[in-house]
Amino acid sequence: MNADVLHIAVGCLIDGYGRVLIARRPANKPGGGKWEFPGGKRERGESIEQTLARELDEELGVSLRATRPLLRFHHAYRDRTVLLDIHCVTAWTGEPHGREGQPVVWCEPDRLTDYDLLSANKPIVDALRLPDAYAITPEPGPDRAAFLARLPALIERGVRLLRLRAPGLADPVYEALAREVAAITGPAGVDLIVDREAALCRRVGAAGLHWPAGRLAAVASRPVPPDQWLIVSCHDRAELRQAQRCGADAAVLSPVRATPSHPDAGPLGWPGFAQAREDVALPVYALGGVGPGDLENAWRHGAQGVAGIRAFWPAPV
Ligand SMILES: Nc1nc2c([nH]c(=O)n2[C@H]2C[C@H](O)[C@@H](COP(=O)(O)OP(=O)(O)OP(=O)(O)O)O2)c(=O)[nH]1
Ligand SMILES: [Mg+2]
Repeated sequence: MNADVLHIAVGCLIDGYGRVLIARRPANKPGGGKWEFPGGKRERGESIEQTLARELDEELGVSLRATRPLLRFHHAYRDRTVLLDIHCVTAWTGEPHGREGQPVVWCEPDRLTDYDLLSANKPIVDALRLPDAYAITPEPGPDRAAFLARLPALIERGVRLLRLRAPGLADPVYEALAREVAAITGPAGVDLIVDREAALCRRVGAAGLHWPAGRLAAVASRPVPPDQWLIVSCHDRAELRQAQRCGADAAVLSPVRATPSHPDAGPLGWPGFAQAREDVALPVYALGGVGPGDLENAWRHGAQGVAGIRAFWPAPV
């Protein structure tokens, strides 16, 4: 690694209510007064896990018990470049407190945007707000009522992010169906992600827009406002980089494995997935022949989580 780059271990402590701990940086440090996730610089001879454990002991007085990787990316500040190596911390001993006198707050992920966080942290906030599964619908088929009747089972199974994918439907038919789906997912707290034109998202009350990387390349700027998700389908590193440049919030990278729906696409495999998403400052879901059983493996290869159709969609009753 370049010696001028500061390698930083960052820990996102997550409590039993799903809240995340943030701390206020002391006024005399770079970014003083801004909020951050606890952590600090790797010292010579340390592994990044050792740095994380040391920093969280020094800054919060806790001992780590369970961690997993969340995101890893470079960020260039005016006077320094950091490599942020961010981990979720889900178990620890000790009561976290600001051991260096810094204020600490437990915050719901959706409220993190209320705080003035360090400017590199936007992708971290997105990764904390997004769930670890992104379900995608199969083609709805002619029986719309039967299709809608399957949604409650999906919600019951804990799906919180759902893309309505229906390439076979004409635009007005898609829009009408999206309204009906939103009427079910919205009250259940599920974020519905729609395809097609950006304005449709607001019209139907969806939470965000899903576009292929190629479509995003054709517009000058991010097609939706900051309060709507923009998730982009990518197949390689160049598309992921481009999605990041165009202001996407998250991406889907496929295919990890060969699938019946895309038999001709060469699978990336997990090492190929990890390589393509490396240093992309976006949460990236793994798609293609994967399901909830692959989650731990997906995390180890740099994924936000898993996406899919078959693995999530309940079988017809
Ligand atoms: N801990 C932490 N650092 C972050 C975050 N986001 C972000 O850009 N950084 C940057 C800011 C700093 O340039 C660097 C962390 O360095 P630091 O000065 O806090 O390091 P440290 O805790 O070892 O502090 P010190 O002993 O040098 O005083 O990483 C974040 O969420 N948490
Ligand atoms: Mg620090």
